[in-house]
This record gives sequence, C-alpha cells and structure tokens, in this order.
Amino acid sequence: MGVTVVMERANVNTLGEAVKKETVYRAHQLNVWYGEHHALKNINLSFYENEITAIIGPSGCGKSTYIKTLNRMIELSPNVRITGEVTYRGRNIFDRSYHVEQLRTNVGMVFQKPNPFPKSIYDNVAYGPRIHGIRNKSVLDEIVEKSLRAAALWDEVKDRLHEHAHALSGGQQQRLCIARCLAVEPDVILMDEPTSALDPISTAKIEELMQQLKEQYSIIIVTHNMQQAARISDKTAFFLNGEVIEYGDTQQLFSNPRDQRTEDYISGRFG
Ligand SMILES: Nc1ncnc2c1ncn2[C@@H]1O[C@H](COP(=O)(O)OP(=O)(O)OP(=O)(O)O)[C@@H](O)[C@H]1O
Repeated sequence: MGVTVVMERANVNTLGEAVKKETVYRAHQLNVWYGEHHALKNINLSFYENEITAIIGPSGCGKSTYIKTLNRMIELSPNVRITGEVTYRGRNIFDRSYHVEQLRTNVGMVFQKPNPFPKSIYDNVAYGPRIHGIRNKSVLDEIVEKSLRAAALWDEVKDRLHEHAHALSGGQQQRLCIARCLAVEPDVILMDEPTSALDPISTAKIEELMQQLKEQYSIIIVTHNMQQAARISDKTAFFLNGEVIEYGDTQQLFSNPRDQRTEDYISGRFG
C-alpha cells in the first residue's frame, strides 16, 4: 500500500518572492472505481492558477481517469463509482446542483489525437461561441481571429479559414483544437498527451504555446514524456497504481525526488 505524499511549497516569482496563487482544483480523498477495479485511491491534490501541472506515471496508473474526473467526463464510462470530493474554484463538482455544462465551459480539454470537427477551420473555432448563442458575424470573426492567434495558428491559416480542417497537418490540427478550446474563454485547459501523436517540430510549437497560455490559463497535462514534463511544467504529480506517490515543484521532483518509487520511475527503472 503506497503512501500519498502531498508536498506544497510556496510559489516563488522570478525575483524569488513568495506569491500566493489561487487554488483552482482541489481533490480530497477522491476514489474512483470502474466496476470492481479501484482506479484512483484516496487522491489529495491541488492545482493552482497560472501554472502548468504535469501528471506522469506508467501506463494504467490512472492519469487519464484523473483528468477525466476533473471535467466529469468520467461519468460517461459505464459502472463508475466515485467517492470523495473534487472542488473547482471552491465548489464540489459532484454536488447535485452543479451544472456539468458550466464546468465544461470553464474547463476545456485537448485530447491525444487531434479531433477537429469535420467542418471548416473557421467553423471549428466558431462552434463553441455559436452554441453559446453568438450569431453576430463580426463578433464571431473577432473571436476566431483572437483564438487562432492565441493558439499560434493565425498566420498559417488566415487565408484559408474556409478550408476543411482535415486539410491541416496533425500539428496544425492540434493547435486548431486548442484554438477551439480557447474560443469559449475557459479558465482551465486539460490536456491528455496532446503531443504524443505529433512530430518534434509540432511538439515544440505546442510546448512553446503552453508557456504563453499559462499567463492566462491554468493547464493540467498528462504526459508519458518525462523530458516534456521537466521542460514545461511548474508542478508534477507522479501517479502509480492509482495513487499519488509524490507531488511537488517539477525541478525538485526531477532533481531530488523524495520517494524511491519516483526516483526509480524517472530514472527509467520501470514504466
Ligand atoms: N472505462 C473503463 N472501464 C474499466 N476499466 C478502465 C476503464 N478506463 C480505464 N480503466 C482501467 O483503469 C486503470 C487506469 O486507466 P487510465 O486510462 O486512467 O490509465 P493511464 O495512466 O491514463 O494509462 P495510459 O498511460 O496507458 O493512458 C487501468 O487499469 C485501466 O485498465
């Protein structure tokens, strides 16, 4: 039985001053079962504003289950049972009175495989705002441009906005999915291995983009790539067999892990 170690250090700005960051998400004694399978065990973990948090761990350790819990996509899986609490901005997302639509507006998600809708580039980005009732063409044009610029795709697509999204490269499609997510002005972006299907150049672009996006958004990324976690994240959580083994500042976790199992994993001894 593993021990859940939750270490939280003060956030420090570039001048070395401690700064208080707002807690965006807090999981408290969270357990998830798929039928009889206990996939997440007593998770206690917080995520903070304007940070990138990486979730790492070997295949099957519960990373995807965890981020799917954060936007309640987990409820789409059959025979799921959840106990404990997840608060988003202070409210328990499993409260009966909590509207899942509101949560999904605030919390965007980018998946492993780019999944643009079978529509034009423009219509992909305008989709969410239209669902929210925005019909005015010039307002939509503005949102589309702003979102594509924020996703570092505008220059590449501004002359072909009405082409089919599937005509874009994989890396461009993934940035389009990020633009689609930004168009509804989320607060948090969940990313489930967003670069694992991409080449190194597209991966570098997405990583650079994430550094810009964290100025405005809180990002939680699941990644198998430990170099990527070390390069881009502020905090890292290491999951193993459904438990959080270690959580802390990325630099500290990679250079001086507290738990032997973290050390074994990051040094490639298993997983
Ligand atoms: N819908 C489901 N029904 C039953 N078991 C599931 C379901 N989804 C996941 N599991 C099981 O729960 C455990 C955690 O799965 P999860 O997908 O969260 O792991 P992961 O760490 O994201 O893995 P990977 O890195 O391979 O994507 C695994 O043992 C998996 O087989």
